[in-house]
Amino acid sequence: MTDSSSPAAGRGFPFWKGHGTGNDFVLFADPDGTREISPAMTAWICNRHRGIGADGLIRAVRSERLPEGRELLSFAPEAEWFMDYRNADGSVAEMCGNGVRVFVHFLLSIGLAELPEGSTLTVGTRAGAKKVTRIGRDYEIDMGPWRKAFPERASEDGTDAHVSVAGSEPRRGLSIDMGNPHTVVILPANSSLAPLDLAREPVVSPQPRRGTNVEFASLTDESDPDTPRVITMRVYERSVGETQACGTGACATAAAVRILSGFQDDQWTVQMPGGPVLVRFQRERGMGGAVREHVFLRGPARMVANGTIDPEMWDVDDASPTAQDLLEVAR
Ligand SMILES: N[C@@H](CCC[C@H](N)C(=O)O)C(=O)O
Repeated sequence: MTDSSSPAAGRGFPFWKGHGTGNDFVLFADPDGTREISPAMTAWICNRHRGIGADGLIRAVRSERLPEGRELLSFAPEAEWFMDYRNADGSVAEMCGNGVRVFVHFLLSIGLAELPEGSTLTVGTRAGAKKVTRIGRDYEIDMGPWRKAFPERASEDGTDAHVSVAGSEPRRGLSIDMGNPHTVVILPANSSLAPLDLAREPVVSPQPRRGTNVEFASLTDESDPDTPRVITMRVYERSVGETQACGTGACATAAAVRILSGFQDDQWTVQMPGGPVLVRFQRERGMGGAVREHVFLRGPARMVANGTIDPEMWDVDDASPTAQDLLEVAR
């Protein structure tokens, strides 16, 4: 087992890089929770020009070492490890679907957990405990129940928001809560998503208080009747920008398509620029006996590299950054 909490060389600090369908993360192990990373440092690490480059930063910490982890342990005592997730701009996010798969793969890769084929590991997140099952080279996560974020706002067609992207008329969207917020815009079937300009953040109205991830999706009719229907999707992630894939976004999109398209299928393929994931819906009995519909997300996770963060980089908070550095961090 790697003693990954101790600096590898001097004050350098070991990190790993991994991705799930092209949604990429810098990961590091901090079992005892002694390496809190500031928002500025996170933004620096995730910066693609001046840092390592990633859509998010993931810290693996024992649940018992974080207040939110201790709370979670009272109803999920098996959740030994907590995924402390930060977006590329340094903000904290409640949940990351691709991140959970990569997080578990990371724990296995560095020997902090074991997960034989077909078995399940529970991990802590700010959106609750998530059960992850290993299936070949894939991981499937029980993401828990999805819900409409603003049912009281629904208009006749079922949508509850307007979304504008640069240079186009506002389109109608549906807000879905997957533990983190999403607004899904469904375009007509077989639409090309390529012309959408996602270089700038889409404007969502009413503006969600905590911000939102925005997905654009289109149902394709190329599906073979024996395989799940295919939805194509692009995403603009809150506090990041356009990414190659978003796991919670894929789940929110499948839920929205199911509501708005009239197709009640329980299984869907969501095809994103970084690759496909499988989303399925299953009714589960909760602790109080109530039956709720859970979403399951299945896809790959890969480790790419590991290395050491230079102490010079680590001291970034004390280093009086230049105006140019601050501009880069803000991006
Ligand atoms: N890429 C993630 C979502 C990461 C968090 C998101 N940007 C947010 O702020 O909610 C995924 O795979 O779910």
